[in-house]
Amino acid sequence: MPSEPNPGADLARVRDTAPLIHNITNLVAMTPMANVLLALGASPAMGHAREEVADLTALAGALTVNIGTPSPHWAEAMAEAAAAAEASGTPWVLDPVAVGATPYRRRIAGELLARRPTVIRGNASEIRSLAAEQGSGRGVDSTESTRAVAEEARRLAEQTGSVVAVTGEADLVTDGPRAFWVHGGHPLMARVTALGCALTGVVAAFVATAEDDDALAATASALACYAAAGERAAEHACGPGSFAGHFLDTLYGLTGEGLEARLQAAAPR
Ligand SMILES: Nc1ncnc2c1ncn2[C@@H]1O[C@H](COP(=O)(O)OP(=O)(O)O)[C@@H](O)[C@H]1O
Ligand SMILES: Cc1ncsc1CCOP(=O)(O)O
Ligand SMILES: [Mg+2]
Repeated sequence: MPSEPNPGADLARVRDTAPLIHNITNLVAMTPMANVLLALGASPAMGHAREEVADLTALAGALTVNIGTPSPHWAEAMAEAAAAAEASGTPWVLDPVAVGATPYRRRIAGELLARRPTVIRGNASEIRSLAAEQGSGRGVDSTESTRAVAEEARRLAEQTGSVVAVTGEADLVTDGPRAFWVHGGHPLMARVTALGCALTGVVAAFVATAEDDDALAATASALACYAAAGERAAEHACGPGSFAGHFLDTLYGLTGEGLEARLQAAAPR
């Protein structure tokens, strides 16, 4: 059932519930992502053995699948976990890292899309690649702006039935008909590796505890909290190294005050 995002209340619910988030993530993101989820108040569990992923997903409030450092065994585990999430109705979030870079990543992402992710969270180049089914971007970083791919994001959401979150200098979250812009953040967020991957975990924590199962509103709230934390952390940082520490501290101490001002509804279509 649709509702308006209420980031303060949604953040409080994440902290009260401390949802277990099962992450099949890349080798770079393991520790930063777990640290961000702990600072937020959620409970991360990383696990990618095919033999146990369905069991871990069954324990979790939500699953994340990130294709950042793929290999055949991990791809099998990702497919297995996504199938388990789809079968049980557990929300799951796809992070299509560098999907435009290689045919291998495109194939893995295509198979995962068939398992109907609840949310797809990526940068503008990744969302363009998924929407166009062809390469865009350079490695894991975006070469596009969120505004440039806004229509493609809405189309991808309509095609897949997933909520699509595009991040960058501005963030957009859409289910096709509805969309919200999210303002804030800081360029230093793109100078620390895996903060996008970690955001995917934060989105999963909000979706796991969403009011009325509204994944669009929950994702918008997650992005608003992240943007606020990034912007405030940058006020105390003198570069990427100190920013990373301040970001965790700011997320940990974040209050709900004023977060809704970061959200702006886009015209419906
Ligand atoms: N130039 C920027 N200004 C403000 N926020 C940014 C900027 N670049 C990235 N962010 C923020 O950093 C987080 C990660 O986004 P992004 O860098 O797009 O992901 P990825 O690391 O997957 O490419 C998001 O919260 C996004 O809003
Ligand atoms: C550098 C790198 N290489 C493969 S995955 C990865 C981390 C990407 O993290 P993010 O998408 O959050 O920038
Ligand atoms: Mg990324």
